Amino acid sequence: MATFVDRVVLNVSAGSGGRGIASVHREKFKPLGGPDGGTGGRGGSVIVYVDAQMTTLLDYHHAPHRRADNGRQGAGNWRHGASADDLRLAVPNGTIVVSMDGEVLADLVGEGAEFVVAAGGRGGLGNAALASLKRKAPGFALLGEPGEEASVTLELKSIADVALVGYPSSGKSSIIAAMSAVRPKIAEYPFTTLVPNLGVVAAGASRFTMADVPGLIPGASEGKGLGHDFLRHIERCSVIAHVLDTATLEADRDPVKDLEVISEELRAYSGDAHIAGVPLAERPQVIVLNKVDIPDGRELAKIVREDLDKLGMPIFEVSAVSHEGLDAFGYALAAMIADERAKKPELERAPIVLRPKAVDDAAFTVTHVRDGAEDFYQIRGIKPERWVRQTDFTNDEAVGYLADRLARLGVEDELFRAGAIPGSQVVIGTRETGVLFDWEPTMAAGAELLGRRGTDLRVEEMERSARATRNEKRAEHKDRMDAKSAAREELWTERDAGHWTDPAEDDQEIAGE
Ligand SMILES: Nc1nc2c(ncn2[C@@H]2O[C@H](COP(=O)(O)OP(=O)(O)OP(=O)(O)O)[C@@H](O)[C@H]2O)c(=O)[nH]1
Ligand SMILES: [Mg+2]
Repeated sequence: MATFVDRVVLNVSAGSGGRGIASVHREKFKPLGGPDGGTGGRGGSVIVYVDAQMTTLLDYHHAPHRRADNGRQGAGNWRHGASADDLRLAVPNGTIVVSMDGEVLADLVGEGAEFVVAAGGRGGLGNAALASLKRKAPGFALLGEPGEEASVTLELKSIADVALVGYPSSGKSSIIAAMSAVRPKIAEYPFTTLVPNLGVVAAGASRFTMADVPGLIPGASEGKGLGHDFLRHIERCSVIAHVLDTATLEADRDPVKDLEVISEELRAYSGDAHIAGVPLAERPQVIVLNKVDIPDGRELAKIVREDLDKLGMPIFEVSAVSHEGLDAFGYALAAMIADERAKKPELERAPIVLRPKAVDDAAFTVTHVRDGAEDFYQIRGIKPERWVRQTDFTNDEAVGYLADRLARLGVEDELFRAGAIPGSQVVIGTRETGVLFDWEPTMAAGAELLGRRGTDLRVEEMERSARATRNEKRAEHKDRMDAKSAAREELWTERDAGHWTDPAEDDQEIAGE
């Protein structure tokens, strides 16, 4: 049996950023040019987006691993590395992106909806961008950040106005074929349809979409016969049409029983809490008695109508083969759908889904971890962890720059506050993947503060600055200016390289120094 493919696990890797370059400018008669190493390009992100032409996730079933290109490295003469193109993956309208923990990350409805599954890494700054008053000729550059990796489940919940539901072989695909331009597979064996077929039906001036859902059987709501996979497609439909087979040869079945069984499954299916809406069993429903071109079928249709009429649903006697009754069925559906659309116009608009942005990427935490023989200070935070990834640890200057950045963010202050002393073990990131090092405070003030541990450091700090001589103040001011120019430099370069996000937030970072 063919595999049902509207639920696939997709594994993606975004591209890494290109590394920055440390280079010294060379020109005739100017032996000592300044630093001119360019910044690396951004790695490509992996983005899924709605393409209305797509109807299945089959492509991703066949090739579930996708990778975006890396950014190129910078070069001398202030040349930036090229950024990689994003890898854009087309998915059908109605695709849901679910994390491996089952959290719905995005519900892609409507043309234009897209979601960044894995973000490309930023390019590393070249030494030209790292130069500042204090560091006139940096002999190092930053590494590009690795691209994100992610595994997500893509799940298709078809979006159609009408869902045709019913037992296998009741003629759902035949009806959609007779009423629209789609040509689904039709055969006399059950479970012919494995992926819903989506057709556009014209009834006079109105148009609506109809999905033929794979056949349902008793127990479908508990997952029998791939029931969950099938029921999932009905969740977004506004009208449910029960296709009943009036010519079935199975002894224990007849249209009334079939309807009871399928209705029970709809009631039992709780669906996805995310697609909140009217429970399936309470949506507008119609009954379609199919195969009345067969004399026995027409006769049975007449017999069961009496019972079915009591349910109060509109009933249509049709034949997908002779097309009898299909026009009336189409017009009635068009009218019902017009009513439904009028009730919920807001659902027609396509929301553009973007990756939720981190709340505060300058925030970090310092935790003293003591666990058996282990005793270390752990730093977690978006910025410190990113900076670590950008650092070339074989280059002392680069390591020094990292230390400066951490000090500027306030990481050192927090380490002091948490009780760290020179030589304490510090981990930035997780215990498994982070970097571990022996802490050497960069601040001269650190040693002073350290000698007085146990007293209120803020009071100490105030006293200290009151004591500071004019010279000290001047030196402090110069340091601050240096730091500002470095940060501003960084901001501009990131802007040039096209991977800055929110200027307000970056400005704050500078202002906060
Ligand atoms: N005589 C007659 N045969 C029909 C009619 N509609 C469908 N059939 C036949 O019934 C069989 C099943 O039709 P399908 O359209 O594949 O049924 P289905 O409900 O899509 O079945 P699954 O995809 O397996 O759930 C085929 O052999 C069709 O030719 C009809 O109106 N009259
Ligand atoms: Mg079918």
